[in-house]
Amino acid sequence: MKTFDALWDELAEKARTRPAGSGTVDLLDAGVHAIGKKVVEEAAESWMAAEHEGPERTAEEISQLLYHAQVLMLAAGITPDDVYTHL
Ligand SMILES: N=c1c2ncn([C@@H]3O[C@H](COP(=O)(O)OP(=O)(O)OP(=O)(O)O)[C@@H](O)[C@H]3O)c2ncn1[C@@H]1O[C@H](COP(=O)(O)O)[C@@H](O)[C@H]1O
Repeated sequence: MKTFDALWDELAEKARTRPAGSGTVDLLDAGVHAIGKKVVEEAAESWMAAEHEGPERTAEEISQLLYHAQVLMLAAGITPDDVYTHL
């Protein structure tokens, strides 16, 4: 099972090495504005799933929200430690 930190390591490596076929690389190339829109979209889908679709769909949507939040962190040049400082 993948954790938040393991996903972060994987995405940071993708950003560094830019392998062909990576959706993360494509999203980073699309820029902060496009990534931000995906964060908002996944947040809304998480809300709708929690309200109407049950725990399994909610977990799936929240996983997509966390993924896009991490891509936004990479695009913004911040690390998990920068975020943890504020928790
Ligand atoms: N965890 C994720 C992940 N969660 C969500 N997504 C992306 O977010 C999309 C979900 O968006 P939507 O709900 O809008 O569904 P969709 O309609 O299929 O997507 P769009 O039409 O909006 O593009 C998925 O299709 C993926 O493109 C993810 N893409 C990648 N990962 C993981 O990130 C890692 C690196 O992936 P690559 O960079 O693609 O190699 C791998 O471990 C992947 O499993």
